[in-house]
Amino acid sequence: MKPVRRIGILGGARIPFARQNTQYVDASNIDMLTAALKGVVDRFGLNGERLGEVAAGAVLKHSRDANISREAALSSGLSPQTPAYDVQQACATSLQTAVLVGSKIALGQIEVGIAGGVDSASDAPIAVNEKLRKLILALNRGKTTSERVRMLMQLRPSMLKPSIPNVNERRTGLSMGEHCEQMVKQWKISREAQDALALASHRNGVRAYEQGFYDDLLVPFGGLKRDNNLRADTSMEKLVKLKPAFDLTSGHGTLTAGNSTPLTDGAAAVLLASEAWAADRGHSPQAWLVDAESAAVDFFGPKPEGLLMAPAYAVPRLLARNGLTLQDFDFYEIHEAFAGQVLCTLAAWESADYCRNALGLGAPLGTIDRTRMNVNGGSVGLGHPFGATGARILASAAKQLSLHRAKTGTSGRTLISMCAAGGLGVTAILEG
Ligand SMILES: CC(=O)CC(=O)SCCNC(=O)CCNC(=O)[C@H](O)C(C)(C)COP(=O)(O)OP(=O)(O)OC[C@H]1O[C@@H](n2cnc3c(N)ncnc32)[C@H](O)[C@@H]1OP(=O)(O)O
Repeated sequence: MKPVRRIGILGGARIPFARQNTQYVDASNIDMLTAALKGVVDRFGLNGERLGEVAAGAVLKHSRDANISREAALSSGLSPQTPAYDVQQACATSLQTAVLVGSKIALGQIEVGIAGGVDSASDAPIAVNEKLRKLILALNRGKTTSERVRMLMQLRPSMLKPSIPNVNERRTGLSMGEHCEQMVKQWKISREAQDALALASHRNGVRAYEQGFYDDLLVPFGGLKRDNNLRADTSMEKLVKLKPAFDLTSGHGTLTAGNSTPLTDGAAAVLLASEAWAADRGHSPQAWLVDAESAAVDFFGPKPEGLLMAPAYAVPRLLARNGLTLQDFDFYEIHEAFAGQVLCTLAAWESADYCRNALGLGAPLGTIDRTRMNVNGGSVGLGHPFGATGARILASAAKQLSLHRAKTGTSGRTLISMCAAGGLGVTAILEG
């Protein structure tokens, strides 16, 4: 057996994130992913290089886009001999691609690779409806003109209605927001607490920009130099005035456009490498990807768990394996699908009953220092192009650890937690 090797995160690049139907309305997933990959290639001088692999993915993909990672890699300046493949695990996609690339590095199968992700809510794939699809396929098989004409006579105006994609869960028919409304009601999370978390998401993002944190992480694209969802002028006064976005009828809806992620376009990528490869090229890893854990919950059975609660299950397993407590972290990167979902997860870790009965723990995991959470902004403020958010978080977390080390002279540790559609969650620990 070869020894397991450390996985270095050398750094990342992303394009600024843009709200749906704004600056990137004409950009495809491949265009945006190419820009993010090129950002990494330029920053680390990888032009013409053959890497071990590129793994990326998108949640919303056109059927013509079979392998967007390969197409983007071919246009990125990397050697055409670099293998590339797509992965899709909803919002956790590009954290999972980093775990996959990192695992191959740890096992000695590759020395270096890029993990990334992308999504376009503006260029969402629209398909023809099922009846028309079947008719077109039958037409293609028709042998004679008269046979095809006979088939065409079956065409009805109703068959022209397109099939528009949404982020609804297949098994429940509910949207992510509707599921999260159920969760915040179960956990009694107040509207005020959600708005306060949303405000912190914007404020932390704005401060990070002011301090130049994003200067070397962003590659301008489509005329944009910073995330266009970030609001310096938002406030509790403005947030409390917004109307419920998902529970429109009960009078108790608390999720709004202000405390939910906006539909977003964007792409992000990170470079991962073995210690030896990094040293050979004169790069010092900003952080190490120490471990990762996935979980899934049953959100539709007789006793359904909250759709976005899987990270609550993954984190205690990750902590136990690494001999850590929830408090042993300098920073927490908790993906904000909705402010309310972050607060449900934190409440779950604080609850003795839940930790005992649902997570099978002897004691609650306890509280975290909220001032260490999403210190450079979260998904509510920066935006959330589904497939790209994991790589956005990884690149920011690794850079934050390198700044922490430079400032304090000691290494630090970050917990990453991402919920995903389908009742999934992926979590990871970085050190550096
Ligand atoms: C998918 C996975 O695997 C896991 C996950 O991450 S789950 C999460 C997936 N993401 C989602 O489901 C996306 C959820 N978001 C949405 O569907 C939509 O953004 C939404 C329905 C919540 C809102 O859509 P919308 O109404 O079109 O938003 P938008 O028009 O931008 O905003 C509404 C108003 O709020 C205002 N607003 C928004 N944020 C604000 C803020 N922070 N401060 C002040 N005002 C704000 C806007 O200015 C706008 O005001 P006007 O009407 O006066 O122009």
